[in-house]
Amino acid sequence: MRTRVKICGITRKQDVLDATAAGADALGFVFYEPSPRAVTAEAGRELVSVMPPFVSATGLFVNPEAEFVREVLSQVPLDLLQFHGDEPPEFCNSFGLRWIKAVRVRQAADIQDAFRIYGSASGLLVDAWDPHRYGGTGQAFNWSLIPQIRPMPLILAGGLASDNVSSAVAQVRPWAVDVSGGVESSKGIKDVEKITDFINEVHRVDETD
Ligand SMILES: O=C(O)c1ccccc1NCC(=O)[C@H](O)[C@H](O)COP(=O)(O)O
Repeated sequence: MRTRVKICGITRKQDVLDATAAGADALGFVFYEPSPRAVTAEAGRELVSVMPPFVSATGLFVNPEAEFVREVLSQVPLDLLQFHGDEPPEFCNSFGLRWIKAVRVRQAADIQDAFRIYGSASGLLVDAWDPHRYGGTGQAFNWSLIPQIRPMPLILAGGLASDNVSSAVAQVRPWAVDVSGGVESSKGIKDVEKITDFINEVHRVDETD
């Protein structure tokens, strides 16, 4: 199976073009003001407007007001929502779009609980736990906490980069990997070489199957 790649925290049109040319399957746009990678709805619309077809535009939110999500959706043609906070499943379901839930992992039970609670999600994104940040930490977690049996597609995130993504894919066999800091030169500024190396590494492991 081919492992999908999502490049997250895109803030520049050039990075949209570079990431999609390198083979990214999805791009993530952070609609969360405190993030150093935050974009406004206006900027998000501009960025999505240069995306080619068949690449998924994903909008990230952290404990948003429903009105804020609706406002973003009225301006930005997103394909998928990604919730990083404590949003209940009813809230995530209320926008008429497919969505994935991010969970910050401290112990195996965090993942099992999320599978149970968020059964209507299209996928579960597992990320590193950090007491102060909801995502984009650049930290990896203990991948052996991830169960082999999964009731929905699992997306692996947290501290991935071209030098560890092949071991991550070989060990975890996720549906997709998600990266932000590992393909940047500074926060919110992606590096085309790092993106290309990252995606090539993922495909290299896929081909050794
Ligand atoms: O990127 C952020 O600043 C961010 C802030 C708040 C919630 C989520 C955020 N990013 C989410 C992502 O999907 C990241 O790609 C994921 O957490 C992995 O980040 P990294 O460890 O830097 O690869």
